[in-house]
Formats: sequence, structure tokens, C-alpha cells
Amino acid sequence: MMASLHFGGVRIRSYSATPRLAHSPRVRWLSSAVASQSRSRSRSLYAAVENACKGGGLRAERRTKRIEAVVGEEKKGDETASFSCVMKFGGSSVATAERIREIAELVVSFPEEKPVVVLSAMGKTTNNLLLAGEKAVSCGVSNASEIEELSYVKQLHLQTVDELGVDPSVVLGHLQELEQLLKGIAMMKELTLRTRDYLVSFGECMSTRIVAAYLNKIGVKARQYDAFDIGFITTDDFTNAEILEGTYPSVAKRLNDDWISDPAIPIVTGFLGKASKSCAVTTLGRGGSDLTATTIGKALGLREVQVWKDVDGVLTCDPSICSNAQPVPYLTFDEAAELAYFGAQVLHPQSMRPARDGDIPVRVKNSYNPKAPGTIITKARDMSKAVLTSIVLKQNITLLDIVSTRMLGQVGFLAKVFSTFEDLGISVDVVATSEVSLSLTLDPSKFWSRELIQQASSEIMFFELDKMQEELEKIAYVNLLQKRSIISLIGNVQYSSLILEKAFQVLRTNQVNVQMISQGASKVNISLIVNDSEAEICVKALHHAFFESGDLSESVLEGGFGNGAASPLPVETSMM
Ligand SMILES: Nc1ncnc2c1ncn2[C@@H]1O[C@H](COP(=O)(O)OP(=O)(O)O)[C@@H](O)[C@H]1O
Ligand SMILES: N[C@@H](CC(=O)OP(=O)(O)O)C(=O)O
Repeated sequence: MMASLHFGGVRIRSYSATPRLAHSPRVRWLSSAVASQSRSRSRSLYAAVENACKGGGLRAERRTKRIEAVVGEEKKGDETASFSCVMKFGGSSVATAERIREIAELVVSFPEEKPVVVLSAMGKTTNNLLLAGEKAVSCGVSNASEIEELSYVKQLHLQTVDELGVDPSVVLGHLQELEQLLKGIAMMKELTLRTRDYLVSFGECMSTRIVAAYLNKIGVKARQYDAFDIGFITTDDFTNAEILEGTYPSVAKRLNDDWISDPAIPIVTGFLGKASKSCAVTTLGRGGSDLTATTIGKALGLREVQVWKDVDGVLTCDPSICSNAQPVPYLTFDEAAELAYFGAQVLHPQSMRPARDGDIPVRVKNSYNPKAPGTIITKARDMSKAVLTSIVLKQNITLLDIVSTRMLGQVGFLAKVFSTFEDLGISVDVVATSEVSLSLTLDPSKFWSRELIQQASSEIMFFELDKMQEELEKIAYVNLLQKRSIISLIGNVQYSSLILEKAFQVLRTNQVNVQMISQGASKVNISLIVNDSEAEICVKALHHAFFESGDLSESVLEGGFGNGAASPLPVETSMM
């Protein structure tokens, strides 16, 4: 039986192949990839079509006779790679061999796509590498090889290559080097931020090599890339590096040129970069693979960036706090950025910036449930009926009350306070001012990379807070309040009266006093500060009131609750 396929004027004939095989997602995808190539470049893809059919069960000795790809019509002059989208898979999506098989199937099941794939480290590898590094500092060189987390990482990667049937050599070199590195840390008895970044980079370097090898094994031509080798240039701020502008043209050139000379799906390490000054490996902050994905999206001017997670999109609340959290179908870049910045783990805080700059839609999808529509994040959406989009909780923050030692109207007071933060490199989240006093919350992401190592982190944090307090006390009375939470109500601030009325009703019912409120600068966020001990109860109650009770029906909105689009004046920030 003969089946033939047509893609963009290109005919792919599969002599004797069964229609089931000819129409399998893998063969269809490869066929479409052939369609975009000139005759000379179609050869390697043709080989991949062959392999895919082989994987589909055809007998080896007959396969070359059975399948023939005929490029009937070349796309003349089309020398650009024209990738269509980025598909980013997070740690949970590549946690096991089984999950890798599933995402490989996802990659090939969109025949019309020509994706760039971005991957995080497998499962909890990054956490394990960080813990292994911390243990290495004090365990002694002779014990470094026995660190439990190292054994876990080794076993996970070796078992995965074994189960996928790929050559273990794709990770063996990295695993040996990782052990050497831990011995080096043990010998030096110190783990600098620079070494820490190098240490965690092994996670992404290994996951991408495994997935690329597996795709090649099943007949889908793929090429592994370390982001630090293809132009991801960053600042030298280890553990939280920023991507520099030069990254965009370099990455685009490298990926396009490689595709043109030898087409293969790029499999790129998320999270990693190369420091512009020291040339060492950097990381983009925890969860930084989302940022890698949107950076590539902007660099290549793609149609869409897909971030595949383990949830049905961005939800109305962290599902570990509210089990009834629902997917949010549409978000703007501003809403998503605010939500991520104020603590929703689902997206990296900086990841919306390249997407917004390049106007590239970001789709958040569930790799465990690909049929779910997910969340689509774009520049604008219809906000007329949108009240509250999501509730976000950021815990364990520090609240500072700063009162000027000189009474009333001291010129330059705010400037002095903020220059102290600048000098100490501390960033601030929420601010509220009166004439002589200032309340603000400090950004815990500054201490983020240390969160795993509780003991060490609290020591470093207290040291830094002490230094800051000492400086501020030169000009002000300072009251440092710890164990506070920011509850961020992300939504349409045009309905701020409605949101606040409802929120305060809920908080009063739960006998919670809000210690600070801020709204104004952001048009999508109202922040409330409460005690850590009350925060989860508040979030649950707010979620129930806004999303589960059905009270905020459209008829309420039509009753004229909006603050009026004609006068979007910032509501003054106030202390309570
Ligand atoms: N508002 C929210 N919407 C969706 N997920 C959230 C939200 N807040 C917290 N999360 C958590 O974020 C997780 C997904 O983010 P992350 O672990 O970074 O994914 P990945 O590693 O797959 O990229 C979810 O499993 C969920 O527990
Ligand atoms: N592996 C890194 C980077 C990352 O983006 O991971 P994930 O996509 O699993 O959140 C981390 O754990 O921070």
C-alpha cells in the first residue's frame, strides 16, 4: 500500500508504508521539516524520516525500498530557519525517563511547528546539587564522593539513560567532573557564588544531552546546546545574573546558521549564561529557564513561547494553598510579571520582559495534561469584566518602619534612605510613605539562592540586615519587623473599591489587621501586608470570596463599581 503526504507544495511519498505510519505525528513532523528545506538539505531529514519509520516497526532490510522522500518543489530563496516557537519544559516535565518519552512525543506531535526546545534540570536535581555543594564544604575530601545528593543525581541520570536506551557516555563525563568539583569544594572548604553556579549548571547540561540523544535515537534529529556557548551573555552577578542585550543577535545567528547548514531541533539548556567579564558560567535565578525561553523567543522573533509545567496554566492561587485554584485563561504581560515578582512560583519574575519587548505571546501549558487550554499571556486583553485574576502570597518577608529623627519635612530623607539600600545592594518590594516616615518590605529573592540552606541563609541574612539597620539608624529610628507576608491581589485596579471592600470584609471576618497597604504604581496589583501566621488563612478566605462564592458576577460589575477608566488616578498609598 502506498501513502503520500503533501506539505507546502512538497510531496513526501512513503511507498508501501502503512497509512497509520505515514500519518504518525513523528513522520508528519519530519515531513513538514523536509518541506521547508532545499533539495540538498533535505537529505538528513529524509534519513530521519526513515529512522522514524523504522521506529514505527518496519523491517530494517526493506525500509529504504519502502520509503522515499521526494522533494517535488523547492522553496526557492527560503534560506532562513524560521523557527516557529519555543517549547520550554520545566524540571517536573523531564523528571524521569517516562516523562522524557512523553515530552518527546509532545515535541513531535505538532507537525506544523519547528520548535526550539529549552529544558530545565531533571526533577529536583538543582536542589540536590546545591545541597551537595553545601555538604562538600565541611565533609572532607575523602567523603565527598559519598555525599547522598551526589549519589542521587548520579543514579537518576544513569537510570534515565538506561531506561531510554541512550548511550551513557552522554552524561558520564559530566558525572565524573561533578564528583571532581565536589572534591575540589571539599578541599577548598568554601563554595563561592561563582562555583555554586558552575555546580548547578551540571543539571541542565545533562538533561539536555539526554533528551537530544533520545530524540536522535527515535529518529528526530536534535542538537544539544549549552546556552553559555551560543551567546547567552550575562552580568557577572552569580546566582542572579541579568541577560545582556548582545545575547539576542548572537543567539539568533547561531541557531539560524546551524539550522541552515544542518537542520536539527535545538535542545538548549535553560537557566544558564556566561558572565561577560569573567566568562564563567552564570545562572539566571531559580526558575530561570522560563527567562531563557522568552529570551530565545524574542531573539528569533517567534510566534509563541510555550512553557510546559505540571499545572493547567497560571492558577487563581498557589494550588498548595488553595486546592480549588482554577486556571486563568488570559493574562497580560503586566499581570503575569507582577504575579511572578510577588511570589507565584509558576513563572520566573523577569521572564515576561523579553516577551513584552518582543510582543511574543507566552502560553503556559501542562505537560501532564496537554489537552488543557492553559493560560495565554499577551500584551492586552479585554479587562472590562475582569476583577481579580489571581491571589499571590509571598511569605517570610521583612517589614521596615523608618521614622526620620528630624521632625517634619526633612528634605532628602527619602533619597538618603534609598541610597542606603542602593549601597548595600538591597531591593525593595512594597513602599508606603507619610511626611516623616516610611514603611517598606525587602525583597527576599535577594536571599533566594540561599533558601535551601536554612542555617547558612539566616546567618548571612541577619548579618546583612544588621548592616542595613546600622546605616539607617544614622538618620532615622528603625523598627525591623520580620515574619510578615505580602498578599498581592492581581487584577483590574479599575475596580479597586470593589476589590478592597470585599477584601477588607473577609479580613475583618477573620479578625486580621492589615499592617500596610499599597496600590497605585501598579495598575494590576494591590498589596496587603499581614503577619506570616495569619497569611494562609487570609489567602484561603480571599480565594473563597473572590473565586468560589460566585459573588463577583458580571451583574455586580455592570452596577457601576469601576473606578472609572476616565480617571485612573493612583490611589494614595497609605499606612494602617
Ligand atoms: N498561581 C500559580 N499558578 C500555577 N502554579 C503555581 C502558582 N503558584 C505557585 N505555583 C506552583 O508552581 C509550580 C510550577 O512552577 P515550576 O515548579 O517552576 O514549574 P516547572 O519546574 O515545571 O517550570 C506548580 O507546580 C505550582 O505548585
Ligand atoms: N533548574 C533550575 C532552573 C529552572 O528553571 O527550573 P524549573 O523550570 O524546574 O523551575 C531551578 O531549579 O531553578
